Amino acid sequence: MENSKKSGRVRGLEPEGAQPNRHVHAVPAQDLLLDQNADECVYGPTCICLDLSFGAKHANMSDLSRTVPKEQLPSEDLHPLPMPVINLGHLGLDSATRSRVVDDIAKVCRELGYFQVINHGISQSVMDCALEAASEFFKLPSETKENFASEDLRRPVRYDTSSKDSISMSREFLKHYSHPISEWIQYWPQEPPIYRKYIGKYAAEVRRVALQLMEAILEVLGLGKEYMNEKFHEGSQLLSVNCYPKASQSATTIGLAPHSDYGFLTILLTSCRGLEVVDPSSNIWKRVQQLPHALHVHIGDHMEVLSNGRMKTVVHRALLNPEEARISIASIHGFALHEKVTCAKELVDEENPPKYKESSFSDFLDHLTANMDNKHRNFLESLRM
Ligand SMILES: O=C(O)CCC(=O)C(=O)O
Ligand SMILES: [Fe+2]
Repeated sequence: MENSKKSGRVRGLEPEGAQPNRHVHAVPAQDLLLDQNADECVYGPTCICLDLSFGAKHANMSDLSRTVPKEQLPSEDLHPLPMPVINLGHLGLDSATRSRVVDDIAKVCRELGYFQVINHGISQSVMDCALEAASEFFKLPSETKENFASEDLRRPVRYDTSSKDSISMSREFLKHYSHPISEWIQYWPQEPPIYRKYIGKYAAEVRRVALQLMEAILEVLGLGKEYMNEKFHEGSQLLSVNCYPKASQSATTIGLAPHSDYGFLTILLTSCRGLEVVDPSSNIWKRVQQLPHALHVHIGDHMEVLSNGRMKTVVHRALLNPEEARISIASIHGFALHEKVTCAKELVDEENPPKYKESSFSDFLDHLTANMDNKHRNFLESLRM
């Protein structure tokens, strides 16, 4: 990452092909399996870190966060991304257990910025129903969907395609505010009839998970409860509901161009594979594979700001899936629209001067509006001091 900054390149924004997935399947799958025991990743046997050149780089996690049964790991494909798994159910146990899990969350947030959570308390049927409602929405006739189209990024619900960035031409999306739900749900699509019920249920549940994670992260950053009570409980939730067609031979494989999310945390639910993240230790794209019933979490720009650079935003993109059309629902959590995010005063001193200017979600929307045509200008870069 540092190297890319020095060379003046913006992380993750190189044109397609500039950061080849050179580690994906670089070693035949069987060889990796045979070698696995020789140098097991410190994340333990449940880590799907099968590219050994990356596995050894990560700090140790407690056993509590390695509890996905081996037989549940995806078997048909191997992927090289070390993917830590946090068992959220353990946060509610005794204080010693809780503090070990909190330590695990601290490590992954500082070192990688992404992880997956299991035992999060959202049932498979709630997740499946949300994906189904989203999928049904995108099957509606274009005229119906375009009723939600708008150039105004502040509209409570907005339908569009990503074609303006001229990279991700084939993605359709619906974005809407989701918290407080009683305020926003009236603007959500009424068709398909299941949309409000199923997406509403998922939105409320995923917000609970985000608050749980946020509480743990504030604890590790040594930040007081007032952040939680005053800023996050009153905070915003934006759902970005995406639909990508199946990859075709002729078109680009990029479904969504590289970017980082503006908020503190993003929790992502997807119907199938397609997400890639830039691995901070190697600065190359890594394919993310979803564990059964897990949700993918990553750190956003405002977390990097609040933590004064201790935690880094994650650059990610979506590729089209060659086998099927894909739905993803990104739930992005932040402060309220006009609430400014600053580097926490507790994390600023003579040795660590503030690295970023203050900004709000509203400032982010202004930034996007002002840079509609400039796809290389990223929000976090604009905040750097
Ligand atoms: O579709 C995905 O996997 C990623 C979606 C995403 O990054 C977003 O909506 O911000
Ligand atoms: Fe994103």
